[in-house]
Amino acid sequence: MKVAVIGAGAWGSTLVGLAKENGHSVKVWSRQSPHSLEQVIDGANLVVSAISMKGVRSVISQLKSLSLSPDTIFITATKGLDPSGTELNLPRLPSQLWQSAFPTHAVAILSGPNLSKEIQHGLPAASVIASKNLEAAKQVQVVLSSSRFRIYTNSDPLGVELGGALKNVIAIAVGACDGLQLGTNAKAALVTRGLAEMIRIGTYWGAKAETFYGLSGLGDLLATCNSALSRNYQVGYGLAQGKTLEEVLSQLEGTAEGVNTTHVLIRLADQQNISVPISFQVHQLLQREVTPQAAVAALMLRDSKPEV
Ligand SMILES: NC(=O)C1=CN([C@@H]2O[C@H](COP(=O)(O)OP(=O)(O)OC[C@H]3O[C@@H](n4cnc5c(N)ncnc54)[C@H](O)[C@@H]3O)[C@@H](O)[C@H]2O)C=CC1
Ligand SMILES: O=C(CO)COP(=O)(O)O
Repeated sequence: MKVAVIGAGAWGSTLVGLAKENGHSVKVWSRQSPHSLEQVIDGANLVVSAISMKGVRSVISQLKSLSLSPDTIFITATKGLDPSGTELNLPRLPSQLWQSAFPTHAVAILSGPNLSKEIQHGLPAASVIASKNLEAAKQVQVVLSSSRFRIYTNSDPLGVELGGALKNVIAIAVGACDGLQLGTNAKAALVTRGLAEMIRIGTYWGAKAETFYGLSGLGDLLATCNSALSRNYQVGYGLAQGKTLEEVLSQLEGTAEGVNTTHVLIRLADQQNISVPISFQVHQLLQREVTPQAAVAALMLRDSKPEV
């Protein structure tokens, strides 16, 4: 197979390594690349996008002017939300941007508990490939699966993609919880109630609740909330230590998508009156409208309610 990887950051480079190990012919493109985008995608069976959310639109517009085989499958690995709204006032997901630019191509989403550094060190991991086109998902599963990267297919692409994007917001909250040394009980409560928020948003959007209990939901939430390797976790941790967001981001290795995702999510939750109290406190924290300690107090002192 010919695989073109767009984006040579932490995740893109890791995916290049996985595809090469499986014996595929792999070309990679980034803004610094000596090769043109046209050379890199020439003859590609799979085009894997591992760019951060802010770059997706511009890469798509560059790709649109190039010729591709009609069988080329797009795989998006970006975990973010595009702020532009759809006709239903919902933010757009990366796969929706790809699909509307390439309506006749299959688009699949790769998402799961996949901290790139661990995979680069050769540790085993599992992930999910989801698409409306199940045959395309199965093809990608075969191409990228290996003894150290186990891929499951899933037929709820919306739920899979939302899980990867929304868990980043909760990871910021959990990073702050650990930064304040609030203990294991508090962390368990945040992760569990955070998952409830992800499901509330996801089902409003039209995703299946059960998808959020899988690898791309709970699985990724656990990985991201339990690892100092997560950039989103590091953002929350740094804020709890009294650093400003600008300081934290300048010291960060790579992208923390949760910062932008929080803003997009809160706009939707406000418009549609969806209760997301943890995400709301993360938003306030990022805006410096609340201290980490006051955010904890606000969550603990909410009106009493049933769990479900
Ligand atoms: N690092 C990880 O463990 C994982 C990351 N992801 C997701 O993959 C995406 C990329 O993450 P990382 O590789 O970690 O981030 P990174 O910050 O290391 O790399 C981002 C990449 O996007 C490119 N990019 C950004 N803006 C661009 C633009 N305007 N035009 C062209 N290229 C642009 C950068 O040049 C770079 O190649 C994010 O959405 C992230 O949530 C998903 C799974 C695991
Ligand atoms: O998505 C990830 C792991 O699955 C990476 O998380 P961070 O973007 O927070 O580093």
